[in-house]
Amino acid sequence: MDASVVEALQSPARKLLALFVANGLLTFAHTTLVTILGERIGGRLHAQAMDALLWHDLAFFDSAQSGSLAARVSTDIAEFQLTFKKLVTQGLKSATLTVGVAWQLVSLSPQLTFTLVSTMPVAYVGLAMYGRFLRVLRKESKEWEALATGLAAEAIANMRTVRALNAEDAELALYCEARAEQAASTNRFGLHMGAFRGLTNAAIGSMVLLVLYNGGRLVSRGDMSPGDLMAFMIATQSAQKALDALGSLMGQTVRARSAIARVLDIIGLSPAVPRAAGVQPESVKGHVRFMDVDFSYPSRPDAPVLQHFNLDVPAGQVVALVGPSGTGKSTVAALLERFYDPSAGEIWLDGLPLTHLDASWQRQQIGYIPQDPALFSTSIRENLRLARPAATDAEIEDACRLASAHDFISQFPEGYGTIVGERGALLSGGQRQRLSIARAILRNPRILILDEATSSLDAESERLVQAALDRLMRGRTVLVIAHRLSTVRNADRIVVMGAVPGHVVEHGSHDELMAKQGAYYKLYSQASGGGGGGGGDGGAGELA
Ligand SMILES: Nc1ncnc2c1ncn2[C@@H]1O[C@H](COP(=O)(O)OP(=O)(O)OP(=O)(O)O)[C@@H](O)[C@H]1O
Repeated sequence: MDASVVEALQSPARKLLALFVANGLLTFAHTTLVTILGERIGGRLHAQAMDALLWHDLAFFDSAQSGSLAARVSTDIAEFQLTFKKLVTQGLKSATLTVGVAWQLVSLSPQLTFTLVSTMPVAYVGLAMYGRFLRVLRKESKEWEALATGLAAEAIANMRTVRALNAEDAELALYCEARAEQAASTNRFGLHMGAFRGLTNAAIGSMVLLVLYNGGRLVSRGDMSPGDLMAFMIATQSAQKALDALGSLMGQTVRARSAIARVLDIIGLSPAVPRAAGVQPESVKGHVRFMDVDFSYPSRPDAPVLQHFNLDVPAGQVVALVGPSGTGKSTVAALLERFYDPSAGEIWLDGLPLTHLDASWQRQQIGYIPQDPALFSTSIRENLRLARPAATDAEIEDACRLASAHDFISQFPEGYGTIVGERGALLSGGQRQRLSIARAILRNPRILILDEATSSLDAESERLVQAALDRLMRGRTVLVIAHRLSTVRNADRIVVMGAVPGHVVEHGSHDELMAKQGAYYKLYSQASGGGGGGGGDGGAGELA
């Protein structure tokens, strides 16, 4: 090539190269920034939603659909993030183009531009109303989606029960039914989404036609040159393309808005038991009183569980709640843990109503050993440390020795580092219960709630767990909820609950109640196989 031509080309080529490099750098910066911003917003939403869920009322989780909540929040935030990124990239581009073209239109013919713009509010109002309807449809479709996911999650989590009951087909039928409803409602949404986009296009097309009609009249009157009308029409076409892109983005924002609305609903949840509110007394003795307490579960407000329920557990005493199944024994424990608040009456701790106390502080004073203790799928050590995050390895080991758990833990190749599986599935019932006792020991609470703590254990495990419990109970206020009367004989007082909701049939020590030959005597006789004698060994029979 001729040197002069090369020289002439060098300068523009350099400028072009600089432009390309600048373009590349800007694209890189833009993409990276949008990703970082999207992730930052997503991260904050995830944390806020999780925070709101972790502190929300237990009644909320009693509802059937709560199983798939976490998954739903995740999908909703992901949908919002995706649309957010698109809005920032494509939306900005289309909006800039629309503004540029609008400027061009005004300079070509303000009159025609006015005609074009004056039709917009009508189209906007119509489409906005349709958009609202679309959000309702989207919400409905998402609710079916959540139900179907919840059913699947529940079946998978309870696989053993499903297999043992041969319930595979029944579960599949339920799942398919929910999926069919979800597909039908998503199709309905798709149909209206199609109509929405079709209407948007038709509205824009009609606007162009109106411009052409009015422009023709201007040209025929000599108020506008044919060339300007042509230029105006071309600019209108560009505007149509830009608006079309914006319309499609609007469609996506409909989905994103309903997704973010669901997440914001969760973030905005306000628990009935407030967090970090109320007093934190310096010391606690452990005197518990239930006074005239009425309670029904929020999910079943018409079924009273406790009515005018009274219970006095002096500090350091062991009180056992016994009675047939479903009489509200575990509910008493749930109220003492302040999982729920009573609908009437008051519960006091050391003379202070629970509603005046900081709920977290109050729960710290209680060690709760449930029938089937929950473990998380992490190591034994981390599971125990949940009870007291500051506990050292040596303190954890000491607690396990006291809970008769150290020996079985030491036999695992990984020792305290052993991962216990989802919900502790890799451990036996007795092992899980001993870990639960170790948790209570680490927590060193003033009050203990033992909810059927030694049920469903074999004799050897029961002996170990009972020995650990006896050590733990010394010097504390203890509420024992028991089916098996053998475990409550030594309680300072036994409270017998009856079939009338929350009704205390009788109370007293084992010997007093046996001498009375009333409800307890009857239960005891049935449980120990009809012997009924006051000096019986307590048997291991069950009440219900
Ligand atoms: N989360 C809940 N939501 C709605 N109702 C509930 C809930 N938990 C328990 N109930 C109902 O409250 C009543 C009392 O139940 P609770 O578990 O307190 O009885 P219980 O005496 O401890 O029974 P069991 O000895 O069988 O464990 C029952 O009728 C039960 O169906």
